[in-house]
Amino acid sequence: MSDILIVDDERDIRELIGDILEDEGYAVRLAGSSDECMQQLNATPPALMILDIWLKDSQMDGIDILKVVKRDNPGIPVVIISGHGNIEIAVAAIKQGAYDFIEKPFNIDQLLVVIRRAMETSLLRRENQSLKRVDQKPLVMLGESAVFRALIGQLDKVTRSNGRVMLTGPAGSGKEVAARYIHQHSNRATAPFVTVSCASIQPDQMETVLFGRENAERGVEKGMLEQANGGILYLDEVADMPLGTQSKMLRVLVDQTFQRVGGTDKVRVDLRVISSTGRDLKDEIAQGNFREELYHRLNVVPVAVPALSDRREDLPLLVDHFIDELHTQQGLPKRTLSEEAAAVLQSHVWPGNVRQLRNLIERVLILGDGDGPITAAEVSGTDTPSDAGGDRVVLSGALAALPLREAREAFEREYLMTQINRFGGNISRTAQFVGMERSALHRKLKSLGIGAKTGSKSDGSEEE
Ligand SMILES: Nc1ncnc2c1ncn2[C@@H]1O[C@H](COP(=O)(O)OP(=O)(O)OP(=O)(O)O)[C@@H](O)[C@H]1O
Repeated sequence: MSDILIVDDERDIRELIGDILEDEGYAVRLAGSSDECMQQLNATPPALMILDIWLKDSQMDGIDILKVVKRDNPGIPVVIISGHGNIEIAVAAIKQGAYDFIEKPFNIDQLLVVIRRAMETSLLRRENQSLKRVDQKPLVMLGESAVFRALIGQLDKVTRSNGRVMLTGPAGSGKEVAARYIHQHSNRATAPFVTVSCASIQPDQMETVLFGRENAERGVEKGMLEQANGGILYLDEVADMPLGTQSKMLRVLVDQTFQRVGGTDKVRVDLRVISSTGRDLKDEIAQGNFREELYHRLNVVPVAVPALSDRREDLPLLVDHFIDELHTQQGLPKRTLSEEAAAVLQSHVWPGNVRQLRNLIERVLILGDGDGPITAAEVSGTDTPSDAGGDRVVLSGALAALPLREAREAFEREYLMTQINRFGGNISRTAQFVGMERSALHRKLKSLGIGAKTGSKSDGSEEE
């Protein structure tokens, strides 16, 4: 949607305007009647329309077309061409929402000025629309586990400051959700939140995307920094930013100014920057892939977002939320999660974290039959649950290489750590589930060197 549709029944005129605009670097399409115009509009809406008021041998005149455009595509600026002396009609067109009008015979410079302004307006509207889309995404950040509450506590502390936050954590763990939480609770909540996915932007496009560009033909195109002005710029996977762009970003952080690509003027912005990484940036610095000074500027307040396997307790809550969301968004069945299925999910490894969990629930709801509770077999980590072989345990290479006694200890340690984690460190509930007396479980944990409160490995000396 970046071209101009020229609608005029006089072939000479539409071709003349088309040639002038093409020489100026615009892409154009031509229509000689209202039918042709409507076809073009339905195929792809243009960025701008130049529309003659009188269309001979057409079903609709310019004003009729204008009304349709304003109803269906209100963001497209329409410049009206009117015959000399038709000033009242031109004014009527402006009242119907036309952007501006030019009189025939027109002056080329005047035409170009109007087009340039209208194109800028169109670009601005589209940017605002895309920002609104981003901002309208409702924020849901769920969790009740101790590690999750600790995360919220940390986020609450940083929301009110203007400090730069670096979110670390594995893919899909909720780093962007955490960044949005900061935005929503900060004094910038009504200003934009703009995400730059550094990993998905072509390296040679990165500077244009961030800083925008300007040239004589197209005028100014604002980049993401300007779109985020007054609000928050979220640099997702910042380690993927090319080294050259890193130097320029560093300058932005130092004095909040930059130049658009092709521009000479300094543009000033007021931004709070939040960045995220799933990689170890110290390693990236050691390998020469990341600028140390930029790291220190971005990493003023480091916040670690925990992996899903570190907050297994939150799993049923997250599953309920995803079922509700998928029911509302896609009409998928509103099922519940059986206790057995919850236990299976809580013992999974989850390398893809919360995102992987959501995908799995979506798949189960699509493929499953019936509206009953989700069963353990449906979430057992295989696409063909009936082939799972019942209770067969798959032996990992590491376990298979150990003598029985050590393998049993390694299994017991892993099993009990997972269960303690599932029950949020609650020993009574863990003991009940695993079928042991509370005191026996304590002795077992001690002998295996597991810290009872956290379910973490210890040197065996820790007492509850
Ligand atoms: N605490 C949470 N409550 C509800 N949904 C969550 C939570 N954390 C993550 N999600 C959901 O999980 C998915 C992944 O989250 P998000 O994009 O924030 O992860 P990320 O760490 O930024 O991932 P990546 O590093 O791959 O960009 C999203 O659908 C998000 O809504």
